[in-house]
Amino acid sequence: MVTIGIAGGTGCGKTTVVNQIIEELPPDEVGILSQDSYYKDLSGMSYEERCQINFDHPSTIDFDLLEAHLKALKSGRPVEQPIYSFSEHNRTGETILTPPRKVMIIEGILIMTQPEIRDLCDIKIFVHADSDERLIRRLKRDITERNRSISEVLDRYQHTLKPMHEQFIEPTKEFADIIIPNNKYNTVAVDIVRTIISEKLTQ
Ligand SMILES: Nc1ncnc2c1ncn2[C@@H]1O[C@H](COP(=O)(O)OP(=O)(O)O)[C@@H](O)[C@H]1O
Ligand SMILES: O=c1ccn([C@@H]2O[C@H](COP(=O)(O)O)[C@@H](O)[C@H]2O)c(=O)[nH]1
Repeated sequence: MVTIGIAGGTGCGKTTVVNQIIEELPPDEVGILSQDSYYKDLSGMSYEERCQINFDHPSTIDFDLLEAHLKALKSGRPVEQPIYSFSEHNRTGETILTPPRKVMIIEGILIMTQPEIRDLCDIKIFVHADSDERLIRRLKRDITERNRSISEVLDRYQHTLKPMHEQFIEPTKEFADIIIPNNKYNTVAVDIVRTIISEKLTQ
């Protein structure tokens, strides 16, 4: 199994890059663990209380479960990956069966902050896009796909997202083997990553 960690700030294009990487791989050879699936269960709180949570702080993620799942997959065992609802700011209570695959991708804003997760990744990638570009993308996406208002997104950006990005996410660039510049679609970088994966699979 080849494990690939993909980090980078919100809206940098992680999900897009993941989709581009897996496009040409046979579906039964690739699996994805999304950090978002591992936000802690907040069922004990009201929706209003959940809205106040700083979701860009590492303490909101159940990294122990993510690590356990990654280790299980590496040793050939399937896992039940939780399903998360961004609209509800909570786990849905449902899971998706995630079997081990030749290529496992772990993606999320904060995954490289954890030495245990970094150590489990064979290739570490950081996707970079400038903060203004990320904010524009985040605004568009959260309004159309995540049921947010403009003021909600801007408020979160100013008060938690930007400071957390600077404190926790940006510094993890130094752990990356590859940094993909993604202000524009970067097909060359994606092709290089695909080549590296193919080489690793034949080793
Ligand atoms: N290189 C790019 N240029 C323009 N828009 C992009 C680019 N990469 C991603 N996007 C768009 O930006 C938004 C956020 O991208 P996404 O891949 O979801 O980011 P992330 O997973 O890092 O939060 C999506 O609407 C996506 O289509
Ligand atoms: O309930 C939640 C949980 C997280 N968020 C925001 O999501 C992003 C991370 O997802 P990306 O796909 O990488 O953008 C993070 O910045 C959180 O602020 C949320 O809005 N609600």
